[in-house]
Amino acid sequence: MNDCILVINCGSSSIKFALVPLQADHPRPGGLVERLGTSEPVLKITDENGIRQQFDLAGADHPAAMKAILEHLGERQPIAIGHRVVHGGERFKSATLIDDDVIDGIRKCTSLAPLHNPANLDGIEATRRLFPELPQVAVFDTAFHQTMPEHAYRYAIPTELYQKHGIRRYGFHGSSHAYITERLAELSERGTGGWVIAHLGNGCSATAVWQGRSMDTSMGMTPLEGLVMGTRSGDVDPGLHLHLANQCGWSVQQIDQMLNKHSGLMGVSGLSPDMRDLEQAADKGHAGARLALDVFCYRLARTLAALSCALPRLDGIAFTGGIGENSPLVRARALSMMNALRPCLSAAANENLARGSEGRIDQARNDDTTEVRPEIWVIPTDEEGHIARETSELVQTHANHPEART
Ligand SMILES: Nc1ncnc2c1ncn2[C@@H]1O[C@H](COP(=O)(O)OP(=O)(O)O)[C@@H](O)[C@H]1O
Ligand SMILES: CC(=O)OP(=O)(O)O
Ligand SMILES: [Mg+2]
Repeated sequence: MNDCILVINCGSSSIKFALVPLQADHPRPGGLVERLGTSEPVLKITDENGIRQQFDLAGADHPAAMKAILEHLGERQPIAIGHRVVHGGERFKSATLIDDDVIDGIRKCTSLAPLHNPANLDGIEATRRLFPELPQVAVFDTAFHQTMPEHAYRYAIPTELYQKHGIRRYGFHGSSHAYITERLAELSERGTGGWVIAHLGNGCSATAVWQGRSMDTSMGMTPLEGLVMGTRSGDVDPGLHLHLANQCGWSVQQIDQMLNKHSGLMGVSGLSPDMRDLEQAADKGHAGARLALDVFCYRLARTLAALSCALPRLDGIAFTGGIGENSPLVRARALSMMNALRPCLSAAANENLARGSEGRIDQARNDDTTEVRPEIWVIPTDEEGHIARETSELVQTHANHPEART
């Protein structure tokens, strides 16, 4: 039997999971539980032979769902569990072996990520109860961005707020940005140079990476800052909050719900948070869908160009996440607005790249000029693989040096 790591990405209403083998060429069973918290959660699973199945988990809570996941994974038992934890605040700068004190630390970061950290903790508590004997590791979304210089992570607000309350920019999607950075170093002759990476999923963020280190990123203290997302607004004028509260009588909760749940692609289109729906509707002339696409692509282009300021040299741009990997339209529209950086997209390579596959989509040679243009890559992300590797390395280090916990 091959050793594997169980990777858990526990959200408030879903649990994504994968049983990642330590040998890269072995199959990776996994799946998700959806609609947790309703009366009809379902478990969707792909086993190691690629066979898909679906199970009703009527009435299941997080622990019951975790138990069902493991029962359906078959014979292979994990040697350790790696958890995605969204916010590690200033305390957690790298993957950390979980104990009571670490759980307490993650709980203290809840005020900085009220939507994400409590769900991550539910997942940790459930697997600790079910597998008290297995080592468990927290892999933080924020860890990769701990290398940002202070001028990038500080807000221009009174210093006291940073010192007393930890109010600063942290950045997220670290496992994805770290994986893409490693992959670019393997794929491109330009190596670890200067890259801007766009992770475009339901949550969207872009990061500037220099020699393998995050130099700046579009998300901030919470995963609400920056790009337009499925249901999140991204950047708005901070004065908006005051206006809604004072002039329109909105409560803090209403403002929070509006910015996190009813904005972004959903809010502008009035139709859907899902890019596939919007592309189809825009094609048929739906005005809201067209505008949502315009706003999304323009803000993406503006952010990618701005992030290049964090780099001594721009070697290239990489797209990942469900939208970045699968939407030639979004890639082409955003790149067409970035004239100052002179990206040179190959329309054919962009259109013809098979959905979900890895490839370079710029015109590799620019015959008319000696100018070096940025490379453009599409790379499917592998957050689970990254979390499994971090988990396995830490567990190994801890076995050899029991005092090592990070
Ligand atoms: N073929 C496609 N064309 C355009 N958008 C797509 C396509 N496939 C998936 N997407 C979009 O990817 C987004 C989901 O990204 P994903 O990375 O799976 O999300 P999550 O952040 O939940 O992991 C959705 O907006 C979805 O519409
Ligand atoms: C941090 C974040 O936005 O995560 P997700 O994309 O999973 O919502
Ligand atoms: Mg995803």
